[in-house]
Amino acid sequence: MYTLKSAAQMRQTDNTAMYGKYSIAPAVLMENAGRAVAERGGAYVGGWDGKDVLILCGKGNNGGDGFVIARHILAAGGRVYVYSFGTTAEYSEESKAHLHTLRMMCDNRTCTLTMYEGEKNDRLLYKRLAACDVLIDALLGTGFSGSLREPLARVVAAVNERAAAGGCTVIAVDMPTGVNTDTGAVSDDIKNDTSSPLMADLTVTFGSYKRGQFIYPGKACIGKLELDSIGLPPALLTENAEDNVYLLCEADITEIVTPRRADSHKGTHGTIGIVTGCGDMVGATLMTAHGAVRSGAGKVFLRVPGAAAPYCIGKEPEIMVRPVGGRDRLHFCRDDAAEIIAESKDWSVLVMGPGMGKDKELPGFIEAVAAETTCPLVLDADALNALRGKEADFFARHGGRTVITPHLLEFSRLSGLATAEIKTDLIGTVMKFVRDYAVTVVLKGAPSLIASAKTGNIYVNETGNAGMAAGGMGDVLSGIIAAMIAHDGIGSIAAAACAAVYLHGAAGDYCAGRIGPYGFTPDEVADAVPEVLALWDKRRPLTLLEKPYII
Ligand SMILES: NC(=O)C1=CN([C@@H]2O[C@H](COP(=O)(O)OP(=O)(O)OC[C@H]3O[C@@H](n4cnc5c(N)ncnc54)[C@H](O)[C@@H]3O)[C@@H](O)[C@H]2O)[C@@H](O)CC1
Ligand SMILES: Nc1ncnc2c1ncn2[C@@H]1O[C@H](COP(=O)(O)OP(=O)(O)O)[C@@H](O)[C@H]1O
Ligand SMILES: [K+]
Repeated sequence: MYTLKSAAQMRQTDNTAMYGKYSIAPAVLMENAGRAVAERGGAYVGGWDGKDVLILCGKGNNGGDGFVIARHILAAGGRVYVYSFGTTAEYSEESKAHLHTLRMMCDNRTCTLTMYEGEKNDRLLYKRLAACDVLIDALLGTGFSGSLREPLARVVAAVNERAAAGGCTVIAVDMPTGVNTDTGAVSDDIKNDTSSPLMADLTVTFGSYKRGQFIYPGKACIGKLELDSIGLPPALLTENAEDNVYLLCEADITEIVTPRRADSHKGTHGTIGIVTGCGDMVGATLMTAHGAVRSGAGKVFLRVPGAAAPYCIGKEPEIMVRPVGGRDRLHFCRDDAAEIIAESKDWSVLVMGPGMGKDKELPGFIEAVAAETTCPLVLDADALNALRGKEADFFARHGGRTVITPHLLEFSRLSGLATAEIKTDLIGTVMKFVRDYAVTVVLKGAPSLIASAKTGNIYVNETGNAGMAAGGMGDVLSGIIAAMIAHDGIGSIAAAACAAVYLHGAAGDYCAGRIGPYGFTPDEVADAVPEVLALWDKRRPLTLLEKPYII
């Protein structure tokens, strides 16, 4: 699991490294950062020898890194043209020191340094830009906020234009200029701001990955992302109590989704109750059940309104379907609750929501069922919409054992915030929602976020692809979440939600690889789950018992 830091957390880490017990000299840290970019960038572009490199340096420490980078590229045989957008007086002491050294190396042949003073420098700058092989973006890093201001906005636009025409390779230092480290936003005024962030081919980031590198639109600006420790103490990077946002990795998931015990039985793998559907709309219902079956649920019970039952029975023989109400019953109503509550005593988890419709009786039914059942709840789609206006009370009572799986629009209805507002700070908004309501949230999208009710931690999931932007994919996910909650020894509801979201996306990636980038179906994603689990098992280190030759 990787930590995703905010700008403030990264600043705190750097400060502890420099001014706390480690006492790393600031100029040394900057030297390490600049050298890391020169080395990794050199490997990316096939060496610096003979290359013309334009280095744009802002007035903060990101710019200071640029001065160091110039020196190392020069030493590796490149020609460097450095533009500084700060004055000497503005720079930090360490940036000043590196600027001084660079100045001493200038020969106006292999190394030039221009202190940018305004439009009068533009002509030569754009000429250099048109001729360079590589552009290094050391304008703004973790210090960027708001909207890109002039003259940087027009310089960045010119860089993007040249790079889009295939003219040069663009390497960003720490963050591409114009991407907010905390949110991935590229402006705080998307309505009026016409500036664009810098589009990098490679970003070399320092110490820790940053949140904004994984959230759109910033994520689209990063290119290939490489992480360099720049010599920061590992303990400082991994043991920070302030950390609360993480990136999920396969190793985290395979640690919790462990292989089945050989002596397990169907009871070991959970009994899942799916109470959903309406009228003759059973697609969502069946896809949810299919997701649960394919993820290894021990037993799956499906309860649908009477009218829906004929369309479900026999579709998948392993799913135990029973109608609620007579043949003409289109929806669940308040009076059905007692029957479901009685049955749920044998269930490990209960899913409600997909394809349930919008009947006025639905909220009363869902509330009554939730009030009396004791098992964990997975609520999606129509069950979430039914809670509108009552969510505070509902989550206060049942939030601790509930996972909700809204997509952006459903989350907007629940939170009362406009989708555009949520998107300006996806992580921050979900973090606040979970603090306020103490319910585990799976905010579906690209990427999906999982927020733990218990710890308030946010987990970012990177598996999945745009081929999954199709109706029914979320229904399959609800079934997978239920199966993971029921999985033997999974730990917590949030851990199950993380495992399910990762597995669902990995199954989608498997389909994209085998079938094509889009057009695969939710059922095919569900069918790929066992194949992904099998792949994980193959990659898993063998346990002692599985290595008989050792014993
Ligand atoms: N000790 C440290 O803190 C280290 C920092 N390092 C580098 O330093 C960077 C952070 O340095 P800083 O905190 O100085 O920040 P930056 O260098 O990223 O930017 C700060 C400057 O950007 C300007 N700015 C902010 N928003 C702007 C906007 N919308 N339009 C135009 N200008 C804007 C600010 O006025 C300020 O002058 C990191 O990203 C990394 O590259 C590395 O050298 C490693 C060590
Ligand atoms: N571009 C994408 N990249 C990754 N995952 C995606 C993408 N688009 C959709 N998904 C995933 O597919 C699922 C879609 O769910 P949802 O919108 O609820 O669909 P439905 O309600 O039709 O079942 C979510 O898990 C989401 O994260
Ligand atoms: K940068």
